[in-house]
Amino acid sequence: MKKQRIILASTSPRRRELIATLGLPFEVRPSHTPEDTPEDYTPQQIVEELAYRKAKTVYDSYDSELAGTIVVGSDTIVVLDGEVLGKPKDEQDAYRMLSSLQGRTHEVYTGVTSISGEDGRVITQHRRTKVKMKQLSPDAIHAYIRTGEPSDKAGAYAIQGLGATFVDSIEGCYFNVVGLPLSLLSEQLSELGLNVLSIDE
Ligand SMILES: Cc1cn([C@H]2C[C@H](O)[C@@H](COP(=O)(O)OP(=O)(O)OP(=O)(O)O)O2)c(=O)[nH]c1=O
Repeated sequence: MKKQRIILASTSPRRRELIATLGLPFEVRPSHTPEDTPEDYTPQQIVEELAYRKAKTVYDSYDSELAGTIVVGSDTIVVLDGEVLGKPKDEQDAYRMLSSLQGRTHEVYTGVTSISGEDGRVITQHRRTKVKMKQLSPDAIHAYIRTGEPSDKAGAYAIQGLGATFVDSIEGCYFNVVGLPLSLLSEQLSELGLNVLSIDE
């Protein structure tokens, strides 16, 4: 069987760590794409469109042979009462996001696109995870922002970091919250001919 590998179209260190856990050969190519979408897009349309855009940009610009590779892109947003929360613009924005999320349940959407280098076949899907956050005092929110953790995270928190202490419970895939739902990704890879548990060395 032909050797297969993944090209992860991402600048995110979390996604790199997560994909590494699959134990497959992979390389990372940053995908710098515009993240604007039409006003009337639903959360699932947003994350699916952006995941596709990231993967397609890297796929189109790849300068070597793509046969035997699968290009993967993904995008994560937090949604509270229909409002989409991306990454905070600054500390004030992070404070606004965290004070609206505390004591409530929100949804995290991640879109994932896999493109086969073999035949250009594209699979785009998303997962949704519900996250219930504890009540937080303004002091706790300020202290958390001072750690710097919120700055590059959708919704201004990281469930895999200190933000874990704010999370009461989740319903759905944990890895979806961190930015790459591994079970969904493994299904896509398998659909495109790359079986995570039976890779040829
Ligand atoms: C809610 C949450 C988000 N995040 C992160 C995952 C994503 O990296 C980030 C959302 O931004 P994205 O735009 O999805 O990704 P990115 O810009 O970091 O990386 P890429 O190059 O792949 O586009 O928020 C966490 O790390 N932990 C969390 O608990």
